[in-house]
Amino acid sequence: MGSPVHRVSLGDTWSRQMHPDIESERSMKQVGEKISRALSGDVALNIHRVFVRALRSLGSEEQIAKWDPLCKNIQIIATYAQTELGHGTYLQGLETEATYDAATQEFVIHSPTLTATKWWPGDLGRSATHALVQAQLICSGARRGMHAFIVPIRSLQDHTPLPGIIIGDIGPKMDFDQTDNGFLQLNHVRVPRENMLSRFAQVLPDGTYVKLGTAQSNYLPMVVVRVELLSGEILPILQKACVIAMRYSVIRRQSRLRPSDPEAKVLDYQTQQQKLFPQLAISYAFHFLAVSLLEFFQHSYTAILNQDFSFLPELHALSTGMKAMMSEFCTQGAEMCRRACGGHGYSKLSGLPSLVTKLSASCTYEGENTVLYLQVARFLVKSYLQTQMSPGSTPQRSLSPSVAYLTAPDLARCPAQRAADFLCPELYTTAWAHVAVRLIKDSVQHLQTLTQSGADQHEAWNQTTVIHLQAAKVHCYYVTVKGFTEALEKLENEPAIQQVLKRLCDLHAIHGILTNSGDFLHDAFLSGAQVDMARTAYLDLLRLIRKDAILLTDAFDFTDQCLNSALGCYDGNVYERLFQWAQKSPTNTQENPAYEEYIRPLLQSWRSKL
Ligand SMILES: CCCCCCCCCCCCC/C=C/C(=O)SCCNC(=O)CCNC(=O)[C@H](O)C(C)(C)COP(=O)(O)OP(=O)(O)OC[C@H]1O[C@@H](n2cnc3c(N)ncnc32)[C@H](O)[C@@H]1OP(=O)(O)O
Ligand SMILES: Cc1cc2nc3c(=O)[nH]c(=O)nc-3n(C[C@H](O)[C@H](O)[C@H](O)COP(=O)(O)OP(=O)(O)OC[C@H]3O[C@@H](n4cnc5c(N)ncnc54)[C@H](O)[C@@H]3O)c2cc1C
Repeated sequence: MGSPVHRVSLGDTWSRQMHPDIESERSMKQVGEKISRALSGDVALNIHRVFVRALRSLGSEEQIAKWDPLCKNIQIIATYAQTELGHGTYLQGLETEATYDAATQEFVIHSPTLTATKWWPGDLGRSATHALVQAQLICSGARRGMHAFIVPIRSLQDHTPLPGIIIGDIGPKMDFDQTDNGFLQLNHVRVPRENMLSRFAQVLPDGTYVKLGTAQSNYLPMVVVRVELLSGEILPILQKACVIAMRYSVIRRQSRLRPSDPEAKVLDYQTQQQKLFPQLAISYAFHFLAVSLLEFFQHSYTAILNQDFSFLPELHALSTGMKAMMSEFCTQGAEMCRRACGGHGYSKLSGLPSLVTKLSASCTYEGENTVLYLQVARFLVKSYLQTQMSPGSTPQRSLSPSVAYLTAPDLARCPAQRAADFLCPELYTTAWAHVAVRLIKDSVQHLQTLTQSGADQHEAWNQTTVIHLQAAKVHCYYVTVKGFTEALEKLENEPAIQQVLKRLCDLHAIHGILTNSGDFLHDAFLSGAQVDMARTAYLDLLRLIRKDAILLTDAFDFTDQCLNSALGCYDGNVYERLFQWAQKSPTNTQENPAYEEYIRPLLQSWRSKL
């Protein structure tokens, strides 16, 4: 952890005294430093742009050797152009065509319709010189599905659009103002045969198509980017929001707990704890999950690149589920942190509004969340049906570890007798598994009832997707709870940290139970009395976590510059910063243009009437 003096934002002119209200929260600072080290797993990868990840996933070794250094040395600026004006989710509906011309051994890349216009790719609007264009391959008279082609789009001499290229920016967005998301139309643009990324498919000089992978091999870049977005981009934003809101909440004093007391730190109110501590808990849950998913990903990815696709279904299910859940919960959590800071949380000087709007995009990019949750649901249905196969029949593949609970012993009733029983990881993990099994089974039964009554499978699927979505979300929550408990088991040599983090794990699991208590009460797995016990345990956890709240957020180890927040600075001098930073607002540093043109004439006209 850097020393406080290096943390104060540049240009602050007052004394660098630590605010006493936040200094008093750091008496056990060494615990925070130990937790920070426990968090320093190799999680945040050095995020390469989406293009480079796609190149490394889909390119042959020769193609990687050619294009990767050009990107690394910024000799080209490349974008990933998959989404079109008319399609982003439905990849089979992408209209851009890449037709092979054997006479010249080139692909002719073309946008046949307006809706085929590539729309959204980052850096496309003004910056990129090359695009990885995902297009429907047409060769030997057949359509072969989505394949990736590297297409030069701007001149490396003067950056003007190349022949056949119509290009520009898509206009203002909710956020990401710093990114020039753009559009691209291609008018019969020719690229050499060597520009089709060919790890999983090749077109020979005579136009013969050679498939080397599976039908979904060319979807691999989305798996890669989803996994890396989790820890590299999405989670840190919620962690920052937690740091800002928690630090502000021990500085902000408002109202009195007792008439005779001084004004209370707002973090001492139970409702403020209820707002912030579940966000902190899920930040840790997602951190440990991202670490374990990354380990699984690295193992699977190596196998996939070597044409072993056995891990791909589970990797796809985990990456889509975790991307959907993390982006959804992080967006909700950052908004909760913003609201917990009252009026100052609505100021851009807090740094919180931009965190919320940036996270909001993550619910859409790299796969719209509902679509991704339904991919998980598809995986769960297939896994459940696998467990129902007759004992004699041979399953196509063994049950994936992430759904092993489908065949684990299940309890009909929760054994909890008192509140403390809900602090048992085995008890709450089993509770989550129980609800997940019940919802998956229910979703399959609804699907089968419809197909058996004559509905075709696609209509039956659509008519049960709300139920499937619920099952997928519960499965994902179970995965986060299980991942957190497994991470805690590895901390047995650090009992002090293990105890602090276990409280967050307990809180995460119980918060979900209380938020979704209907799912646990539905089949009487939990009784009403047991839900009350869970709430008692939950409220006691809030009290216990309160004393570690600042240490647990300091542990994320963000500098003041990184937080960019007048509310979240390490030294807690919130009001001085708000006032000083406001002075720098352009409205305060320029002449008031409205006075001469509007205010003065208005005042004069009123004065003339008096
Ligand atoms: C303060 C700090 C701020 C920080 C700021 C952060 C900045 C961060 C940078 C942001 C960068 C953003 C960049 C964004 C890039 C993009 O968005 S790129 C475009 C992404 N687009 C998508 O993800 C598209 C989503 N849609 C889909 O993926 C498709 O709908 C689908 C899921 C692939 C469906 O495919 P489809 O074939 O139409 O249908 P199905 O029948 O459902 O699937 C067929 C089978 O394929 C399997 N499958 C699907 N996807 C994959 C996959 N990715 N990998 C492997 N397998 C896949 C699926 O399971 C089916 O298999 P079976 O069940 O065996 O049939
Ligand atoms: C900030 C940002 C950056 C981006 N960067 C890039 C980039 O660099 N490169 C790139 O190629 N793309 C990029 N995109 C595009 C992004 O990948 C797509 O917007 C995303 O995949 C969603 O697709 P869509 O826009 O077609 O949404 P749609 O699929 O049209 O979603 C609209 C609604 O339809 C629903 N829906 C769609 N299909 C189904 C279904 N089968 N079942 C149930 N409901 C369904 C969705 O749930 C959603 O509610 C970016 C987008 C954003 C916001």
